[in-house]
Amino acid sequence: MNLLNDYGYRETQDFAPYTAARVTAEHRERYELVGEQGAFYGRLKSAIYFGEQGAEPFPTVGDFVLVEFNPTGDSRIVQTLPRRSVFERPDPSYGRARPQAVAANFDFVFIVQSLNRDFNVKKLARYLTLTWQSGAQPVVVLTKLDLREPGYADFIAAAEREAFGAPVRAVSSKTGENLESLREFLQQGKTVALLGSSGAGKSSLVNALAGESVMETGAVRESDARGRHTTTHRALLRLSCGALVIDTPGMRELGMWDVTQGLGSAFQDVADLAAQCRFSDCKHGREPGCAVRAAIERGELPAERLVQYRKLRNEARFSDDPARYRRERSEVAKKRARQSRK
Ligand SMILES: Nc1nc2c(ncn2[C@@H]2O[C@H](COP(=O)(O)OP(=O)(O)OP(=O)(O)O)[C@@H](O)[C@H]2O)c(=O)[nH]1
Ligand SMILES: [Zn+2]
Repeated sequence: MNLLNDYGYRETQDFAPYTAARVTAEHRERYELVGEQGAFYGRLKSAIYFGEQGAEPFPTVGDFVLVEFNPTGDSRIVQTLPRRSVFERPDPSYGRARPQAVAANFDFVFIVQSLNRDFNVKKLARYLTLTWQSGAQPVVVLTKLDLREPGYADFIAAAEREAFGAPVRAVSSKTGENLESLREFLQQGKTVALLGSSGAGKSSLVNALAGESVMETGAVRESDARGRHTTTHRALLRLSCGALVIDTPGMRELGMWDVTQGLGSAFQDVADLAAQCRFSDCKHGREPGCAVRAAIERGELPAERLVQYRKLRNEARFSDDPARYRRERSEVAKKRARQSRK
């Protein structure tokens, strides 16, 4: 096992003459990388990343890349290896028209929310959808358990309903209470990405999980444009237990963009059935020939699945076109009002 395997690398292919490495942090034009040689810096090879084809996705934190290794200066990144999971957001520098990856190759996503007034079940549903869409497995981590704020038990129950079978863990980073319940996800060479609003307790959680022994691979210093040295926050950390943690500012800005896609994979069972409904725009209500309702009646699909599917689909519709969503909602409300008057 070399250092790169410790950093979650699982490929067995020989990429010689190139060297494989993992991106641990991203700066303006430079990437911090870890390979079997240790920690080093890399820059994109322009001919490949900015050339005519321009198809190579820009690396992000967590990516495995191939480099032309340079022992005396910055190495050249020549390829972004295929990702097993990814979080993307609209790229601000391309008029939001194309996606920009903000984290890649994580196995679990800790969806972090605090057990106080900031707890928000809608946001949780959003993060769950994003995670299902990313290709990784969600774990809901409810922080600040030690505060025992009014309603905290209801928040836990609500999270469990929303999580739909995904693990839910209530913990305290302050007292360490129940932190051991997260150990099953913190495995050697497995990567955990943190998702959650500001103040939810992500940094505190990482510090509590890391204890004193966050593993460093080298000094993290960078010269900025004015030649100043700034100590940068490494976005991919290795804990003493051997697990890797991704915590980046980009993850904090993840919105609801392109959330629709996630529905297919998380609700493949419902989607497959819906494809067999007589009407392509079947709402799975009282329409004749509805395959979804039929499956529920036969006991082959839990009715809860349909409820959850609808909920997420509504969320997704909202993100696609908030104005249309509100128009439709008000149409529904008007119709209901007319009916109840009758
Ligand atoms: N009592 C208590 N306070 C906590 C716990 N976890 C975090 N906090 C506090 O909550 C505040 C926010 O925690 P952070 O870890 O900075 O939250 P964050 O999600 O990293 O926030 P950003 O860095 O803004 O994204 C801090 O004042 C922490 O001390 C906890 O388990 N119990
Ligand atoms: Zn139907």
